[in-house]
Amino acid sequence: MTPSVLIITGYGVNCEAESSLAWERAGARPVRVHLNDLLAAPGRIHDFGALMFIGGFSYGDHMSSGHAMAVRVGHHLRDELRRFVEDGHLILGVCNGFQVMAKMGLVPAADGELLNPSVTVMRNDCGHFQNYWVDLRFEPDSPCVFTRGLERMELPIRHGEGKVFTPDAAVLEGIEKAGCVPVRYADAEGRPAQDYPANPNGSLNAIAGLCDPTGRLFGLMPHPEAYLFPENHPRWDHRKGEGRFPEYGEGLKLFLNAVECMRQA
Ligand SMILES: NC(=O)CC[C@H](N)C(=O)O
Repeated sequence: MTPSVLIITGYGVNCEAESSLAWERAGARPVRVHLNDLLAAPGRIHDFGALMFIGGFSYGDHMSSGHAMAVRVGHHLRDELRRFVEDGHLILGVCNGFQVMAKMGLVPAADGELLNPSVTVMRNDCGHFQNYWVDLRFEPDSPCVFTRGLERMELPIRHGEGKVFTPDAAVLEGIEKAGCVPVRYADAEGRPAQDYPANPNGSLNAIAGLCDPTGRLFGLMPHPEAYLFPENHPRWDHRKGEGRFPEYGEGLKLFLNAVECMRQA
């Protein structure tokens, strides 16, 4: 059966078209549902194998990006979300979606406690919006199902508040120990990058995304749904000349991994 994916829309998020296309190209059936319609019938969430919080500017980034949506979803969908997670389903958050997930405490949830945020995503160190492609490295030991088998990738970032932060060194250590950091900003040699511009926001430990310890809940700042076709890459023509023209945009790999995991469930 074709796995189905719930994509929450409305209130200023804006990546529903490319996010739907990503799931479709990976073999899933995406269904877009406005947040109001979902909150009117929260049980609908259980019709799906995965849920995605997409990128954009929910509630105009009021009181910090993702905060208002996290409060609204966390308040109204708390029990349904917990059941959805306990049933072993997948949740993906991209950019604003990652901010929502982190502020709800869905990731990293390394203490096993959902909806109790241990880290936040805050304003870029440079103080303003950034929009360019970054190098990423993936951690092979992370349980993240979305990043299985991945090593390096370039993806675009476009955000003003992407710095993953906690004031508590022990929390950061716990997150690392639990394998909740599947992806980091990297320098040209593939080493974790702490400095701008390789690290666009000053994120601690070069964290570009976080998962929970099961690996089924995952959020990241870069946009895999914006690299579905080779021509999305800013130097695609150059790469073609070098014989490095991929069959499809590399961001699709994260969605393919997720669909494979849903098929096996
Ligand atoms: N592209 C996005 O999802 C942006 C997220 C958020 N509005 C920010 O600027 O940080």
